[in-house]
Amino acid sequence: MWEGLVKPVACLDHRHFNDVVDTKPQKESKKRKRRKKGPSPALVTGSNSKLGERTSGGADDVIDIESSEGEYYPHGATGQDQILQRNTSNGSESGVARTKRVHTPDSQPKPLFSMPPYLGKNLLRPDFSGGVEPIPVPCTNDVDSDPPPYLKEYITKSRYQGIPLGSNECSHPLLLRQAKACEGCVVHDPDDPSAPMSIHIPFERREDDFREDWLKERMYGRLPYDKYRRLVVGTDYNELVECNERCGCGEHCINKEMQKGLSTPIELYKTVNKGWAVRTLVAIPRGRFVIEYVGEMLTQDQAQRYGSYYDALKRSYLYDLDYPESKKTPDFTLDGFYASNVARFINHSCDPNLKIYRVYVETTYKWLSHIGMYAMRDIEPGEELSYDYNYGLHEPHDGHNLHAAGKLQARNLENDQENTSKHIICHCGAKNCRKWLWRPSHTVDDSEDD
Ligand SMILES: C[S@@+](CC[C@H](N)C(=O)[O-])C[C@H]1O[C@@H](n2cnc3c(N)ncnc32)[C@H](O)[C@@H]1O
Repeated sequence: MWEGLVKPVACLDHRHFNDVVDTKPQKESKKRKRRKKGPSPALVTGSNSKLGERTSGGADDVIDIESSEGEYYPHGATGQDQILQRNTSNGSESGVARTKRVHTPDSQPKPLFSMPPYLGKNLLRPDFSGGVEPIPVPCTNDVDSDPPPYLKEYITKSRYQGIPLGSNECSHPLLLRQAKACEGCVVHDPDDPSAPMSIHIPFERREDDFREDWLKERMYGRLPYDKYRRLVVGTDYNELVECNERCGCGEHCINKEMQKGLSTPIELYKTVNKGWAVRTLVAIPRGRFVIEYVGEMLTQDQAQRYGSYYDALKRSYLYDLDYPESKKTPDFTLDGFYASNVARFINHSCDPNLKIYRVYVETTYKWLSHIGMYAMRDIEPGEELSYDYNYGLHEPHDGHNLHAAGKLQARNLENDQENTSKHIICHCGAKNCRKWLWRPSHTVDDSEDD
C-alpha cells in the first residue's frame, strides 16, 4: 500500500540552487534535458523497522544525500532505514548526479543506520494518520489508559467551502488575486522558446527586495528556501510564496517545500498536563518545514457556535487566519476539530521551537494562505514541538505577536466575562512562561506581570 505513495525522485531540484548561486543556467537547463533522454537510473532504498509496512525498496526510489543533513530520511523516501551511496565515479558538479543509483531488485537491503520509530513505550497506533501522511505518525500513551484522541477525519489539505483552490477557471471573488507564476520562473526554455519546459532562471538582484534573511543579508529576490530545504526568510516576516502549477517548474522544485507535506518523523503522545502533544523523532534543522495546520474553513456564524462548544471542552482548534488585523470578528477561521492532521495536537509554548508562516500557493489572497509551521531553531530528537498560540495576557495583544500569521482562537473565552473558571494555565515550562495560556482580561492584575 505504501509503495504506491513513494515519490521516485530526489527532494531537491538543484537547478534552483545552481541558479541562485549564479552558475550558468542555460547550460544547466540543457544538461537537464540531456539527462532526461538518458537511461532512467534508480537508487534503491530499504527499510527494516517495527513499522516495516512502509518499506520502499522500489527500484525507482532516489534519495538525495545532499539534503539528509541531520535527518534520517528525506522527501521521496518512506522507510526508516536508508541505504545511501555516493556516486564517486561521476565528477559532475551537479548534486543530482552525486546520488548513486543501483538496481537491486532481488538483493536484501542493508540498513545504514536505524531510527527509533517512536519514543513512547505503549504504542496505541503505528500510524495515527491511517496511511494518509507520506510517513507514519505513531501514537503512544505512557501516561494513562486513554485511547488515541478523537479525530473524525485525517486530512492533509484544508477544505475551503465553495472556494475551489487551485482551479484555473474559478471565478470566486477571493480568487481574483490568483497566484501567477512566481517571479523567477519562466514557462519556456530561453534557449528554445518552443520547448515545453519550465525552469527557474537566476534571480535578478532586485534592488527593491528589502527583505532580510536569517543572517540579516538582503534577500534580493532569492527563493525562500536554500539547497538544504531550509527557509532562509528572516523571522521578522511571516509570509512567503511557493511555486504553483502556473510556474510549471515541476513537482521536484525546491520552492514547493510546504506542498510536499510531512517528511519529518514525528510522534503523537500523551502528556501529563497538556493533553496530547507532538514530538519529533529526529533532529530538525532550523528553517525546515515541519507541518501545515489544516482544517475546514468556517463561516463567522459557525466559528462562533463551534467555538463555544470547544471552549466548554477547554480545547481550541479554531485558527483565525485574519488575526491580528481582524482581532474581534475573524472572517476566516480554520476549524481543526473534526477534520485535520496531527498539527492540531501541537501545544503552545511561550518559548516555542516552531514559527508559523503564511504560505501562498494557489492565491495571494491573504486569508486563504496555507499555515506552514517551520523550525525556528535547531530542534533535538525527542523535543516536543510547539508554537506560540499568541494568546496575550491582554487581548488584543501589543508586542510579541506583531509578526503573527494568525492565531489559535480565544475569542469565545474573551466574550465570557463571567466564567473565570475558563482560565487555562500554561504548562509549557519555559523560563519565560507567561503563566496563562489564556485568561479573560478583566481578571488580569497588571501588577502580576511586572
Ligand atoms: C490545539 S489544542 C492542542 C492539543 C491538545 N493538547 C489536545 O490534547 O488536543 C489546544 C489545547 O491544548 C491545551 N494546551 C496547549 N498548550 C498548552 C500549554 N502550554 N499549557 C496547557 N495547556 C495547553 C489547551 O487545552 C488548549 O486549548
